[in-house]
Amino acid sequence: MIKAIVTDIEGTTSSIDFVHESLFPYARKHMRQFLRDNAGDERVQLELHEVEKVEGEDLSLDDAAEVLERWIAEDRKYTPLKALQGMIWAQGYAAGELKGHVYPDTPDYLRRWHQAGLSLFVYSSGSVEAQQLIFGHSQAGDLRPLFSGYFDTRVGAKREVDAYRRIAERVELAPDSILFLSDIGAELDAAQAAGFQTCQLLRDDKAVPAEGHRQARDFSEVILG
Ligand SMILES: CSCCC(=O)C(=O)COP(=O)(O)O
Ligand SMILES: [Mg+2]
Repeated sequence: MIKAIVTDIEGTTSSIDFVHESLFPYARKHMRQFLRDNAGDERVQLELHEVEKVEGEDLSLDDAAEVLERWIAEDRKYTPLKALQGMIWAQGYAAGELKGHVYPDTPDYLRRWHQAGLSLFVYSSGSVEAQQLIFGHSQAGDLRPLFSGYFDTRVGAKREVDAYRRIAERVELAPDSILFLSDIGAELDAAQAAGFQTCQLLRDDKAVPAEGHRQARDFSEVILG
């Protein structure tokens, strides 16, 4: 019996276009100035140190901005990039320049599943801060009360089986009582190898169908159990 749902964001609750055509360009546009304005901030300094570790060398602020801009263009899922993007998006949401996209069925089904007693969790490459922002400032209002917790790449990369084992431990549920929703076959394969139930979201014709997983065109087609 399914007791919890863990959902991906991009391509699952929210559109890939919103992430790639609004969020990423916003972070890219503001990265350099954000680093200059916040160079004294401890959280920013910690993440810049992590950027240096990935690059294997000391970086000036402008060099770091260049690296981060390149990582955004390459859609890297590095944890320090994701943390800094979250901080930049926080400013965009607060200024009303960003509004979190969710598919029309997303709020309705999140509410139904929540009311049915399921615990809902998010697992995205976007930082926990970024996840709370997209759902806190969604086009359908503040959806955060529906979620019991959030996981990002600090728990592991989304294509690693161990990440799902850790999530199951953290939520204190048997893996086979958790349903993972994602659009990406490799993420679903990893979750399934950890014992999760899985369902692939095929939101549009750009989605690549994966074998060995249930499939749904939107949340109304997701089968629980
Ligand atoms: C939290 S919204 C931004 C998502 C993001 O930064 C990203 O890279 C997409 O990751 P996902 O794991 O949701 O596909
Ligand atoms: Mg996705």
